[in-house]
Amino acid sequence: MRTAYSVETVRAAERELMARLPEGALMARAAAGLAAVCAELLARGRGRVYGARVVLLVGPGDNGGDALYAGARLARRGAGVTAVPMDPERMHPGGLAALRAAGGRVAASVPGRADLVVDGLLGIGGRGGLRPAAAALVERIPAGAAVVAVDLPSGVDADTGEVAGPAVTADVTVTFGAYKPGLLTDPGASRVGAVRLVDIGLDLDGAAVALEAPQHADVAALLPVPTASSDKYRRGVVGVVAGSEQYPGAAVLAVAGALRGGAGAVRYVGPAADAVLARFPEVLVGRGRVQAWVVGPGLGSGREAEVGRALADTDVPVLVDADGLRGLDAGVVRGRRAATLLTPHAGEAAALLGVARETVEAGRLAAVRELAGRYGAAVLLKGSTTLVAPGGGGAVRVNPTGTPWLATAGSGDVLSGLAGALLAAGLGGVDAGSAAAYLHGLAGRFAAGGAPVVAQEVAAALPRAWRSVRD
Ligand SMILES: NC(=O)C1=CN([C@@H]2O[C@H](COP(=O)(O)OP(=O)(O)OC[C@H]3O[C@@H](n4cnc5c(N)ncnc54)[C@H](O)[C@@H]3O)[C@@H](O)[C@H]2O)[C@@H](O)CC1
Ligand SMILES: Nc1ncnc2c1ncn2[C@@H]1O[C@H](COP(=O)(O)OP(=O)(O)O)[C@@H](O)[C@H]1O
Ligand SMILES: [K+]
Repeated sequence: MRTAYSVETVRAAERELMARLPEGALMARAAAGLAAVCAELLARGRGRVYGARVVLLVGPGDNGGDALYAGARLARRGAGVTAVPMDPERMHPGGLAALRAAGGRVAASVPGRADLVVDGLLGIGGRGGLRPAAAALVERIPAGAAVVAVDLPSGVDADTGEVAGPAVTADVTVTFGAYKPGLLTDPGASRVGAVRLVDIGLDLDGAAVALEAPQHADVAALLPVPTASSDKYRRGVVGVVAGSEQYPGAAVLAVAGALRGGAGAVRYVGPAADAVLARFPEVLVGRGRVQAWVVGPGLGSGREAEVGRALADTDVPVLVDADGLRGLDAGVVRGRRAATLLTPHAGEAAALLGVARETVEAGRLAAVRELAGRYGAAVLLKGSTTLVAPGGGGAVRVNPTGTPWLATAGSGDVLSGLAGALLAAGLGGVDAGSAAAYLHGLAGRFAAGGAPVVAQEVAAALPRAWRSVRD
């Protein structure tokens, strides 16, 4: 798991460490790590550090201090380093002295050309959108310069990934001590480029994890694999209540996801049985015993009774998606004993929360936490950097795989079938949702390969995703 911690947690760990170290030691570690990454980028881009034009955007706090000390290191290696302050009266004094002593200079405006720009405007102390003085510097970052963000791109909220107004878009973000949630969650995550974590000695063992991103091994450990004693019932039968005369394809795609999700059998309930059987003769049709229900994809309107019937089966895990989410009763969901997993996209989440879609998209972490709290259920919020929040509070999972090519009709139906199969195999709501999002994202990448992809191809690529995770 790649784990991210809140600013409050990081600050507490920093205080504890600083109390045991000589003054300035932590910043020296941070600056050394930052300078090393900058030097590596310059060496890769132009062969050497000597003679490179480096511009430091310097904020009033310690983030600016890191940039100044790193700039001093680069200046000692022969780079021409220019610091441009957000506020000339407020620059880290030690950092400024170090830069000057190394031959660096201070300028009032951003030079028109640079090989490398170091964004040291705001770090974890940044609040709200960039103020005009900071925004004006960001706007003048010269085209063609590599941009390295110090700790996080300025303008991105460290705890939430929210971006209010202008923000830096980095090629590389050098972050200190621990990942912050905003580096892994969109819209912030799209601004960070490659993230390099510099160890400054923080001890976060036992600290509360705010956000975690599963990796191959975490997902491999969750995926059910049949053994000699398995039979189709033990592997899990997933019931799919999906599709309508208007949207028969949703049923086919949800079933495709469920079959590729390792279900022992898939049972289909609804008016699209002919379409489902034509494509998948393996499917059982009609009600019967299942180990999990998937309800909602392509149901259309007026099918609330069928959603209610699945939810009333309180001992069987239920995934509710798409049309099944309309008017979903929080009391009913809260009263269930088995896992419930809700899988809205931003529009559906907005309808459940009674806010605008833009509000959900701008504050994805807050939205998914709020929904999970209200419904007391696991909630998977689809979209770029899909999030999965547990009903009882605690660490949210963020999906690191995926591609914008997945934004295609029906790909969400494949995801719900897949997650339903994992619920039927016995995974909890958060595990089923996050493992499904991971596989679905990989399958999307494999199927797309840089070109448009359709939902059926995502389902067809799931075995390859599964194998790549288990390798
Ligand atoms: N605390 C520590 O032990 C360490 C901190 N380090 C660095 O220190 C940073 C945190 O430093 P600070 O706490 O000084 O905070 P920052 O340097 O992130 O920013 C705080 C300053 O920015 C101003 N500011 C806040 N929001 C603004 C906005 N929207 N527009 C314009 N100005 C704004 C504030 O008035 C304040 O003066 C970390 O991100 C990291 O880069 C590292 O040196 C490692 C060690
Ligand atoms: N910009 C994006 N980047 C990455 N993945 C995305 C993006 N937009 C949508 N997706 C993914 O595509 C799928 C679309 O699902 P959904 O919105 O339910 O579509 P549908 O209802 O047509 O199946 C989800 O898995 C979602 O996470
Ligand atoms: K920064």
